Amino acid sequence: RTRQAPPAPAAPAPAAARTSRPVRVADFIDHYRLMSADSDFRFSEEFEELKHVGREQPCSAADLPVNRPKNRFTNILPYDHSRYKLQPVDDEEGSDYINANYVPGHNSPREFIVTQGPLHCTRDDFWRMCWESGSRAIVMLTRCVEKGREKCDRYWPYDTRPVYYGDIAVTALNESRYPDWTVTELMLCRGAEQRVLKHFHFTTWPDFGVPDPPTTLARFVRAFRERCPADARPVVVHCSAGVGRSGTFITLDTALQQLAAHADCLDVFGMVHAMRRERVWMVQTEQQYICIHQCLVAVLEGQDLAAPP
Ligand SMILES: CCc1ccc(NS(=O)(=O)O)cc1
Repeated sequence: RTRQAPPAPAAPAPAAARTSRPVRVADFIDHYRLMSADSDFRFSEEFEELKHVGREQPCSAADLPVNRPKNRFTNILPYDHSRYKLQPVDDEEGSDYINANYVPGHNSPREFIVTQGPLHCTRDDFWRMCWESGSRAIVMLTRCVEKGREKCDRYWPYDTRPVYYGDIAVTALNESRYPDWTVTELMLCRGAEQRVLKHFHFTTWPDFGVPDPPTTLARFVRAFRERCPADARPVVVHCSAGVGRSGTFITLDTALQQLAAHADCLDVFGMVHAMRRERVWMVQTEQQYICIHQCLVAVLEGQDLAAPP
């Protein structure tokens, strides 16, 4: 019988865009050195691959005329499929809308609700979101005013007198100030129900930039997790637009929990890719992307990153 020639190898599939780039923990420090060589050349290439992720998805609710004034930035809009929906008020059009999306973390696909810095006209909606979601923590990563520009409304009380935001009374119970952040315990009251919610405010992170030194972010994440262990309730995270600094914080929080769980690999690219499917521009700048890696290298090198007492 004549032998048949082996089948020709299948043509290689077109290079589908990658969704993950895992790195072995044992190789991570060397990986960082390679990526940062030649003025971060490989970091630039990798970060560029994330540019269009998620951008084809609709934002129709955000575009409704009734909702447009609720957006701090016209180009930072929540995707419909992952947006947080407030409980609608009667037949009021747009009453379920807030510029916020569910974003995955280490512990669940909806671990975080990421939102813009509240506007004066949306701060009552912000508190309604915190209440209705059952959140027990807010992470704020911007100052209210930076370089003379408003980045976020002052949406919580200045002192211990209760302030009403819609039908929710917010009272500051106590405050702990540190060089780079402030932690405030807030009491929320709605009708006969009371809840305590912790407010973690990082106060030294410049917009579009990174903390100085970058490892300050790892200390903050550690301090946050010491006082807010993961549970089933979502954490509200915001900065000014709710994309750059918020995405950077969540990525590092997720990666540090993976390290603590003795993961063999870290996939920073895959984490940012997954987040950008849920909310636009999560981790906005290349320096923020590199900052995440720098914090992970510092942890792997065993640097003392203990949070202040
Ligand atoms: C152009 C809109 C915009 C403003 C600010 C930011 N930075 S932030 O998401 O870290 O607050 C990101 C985007």
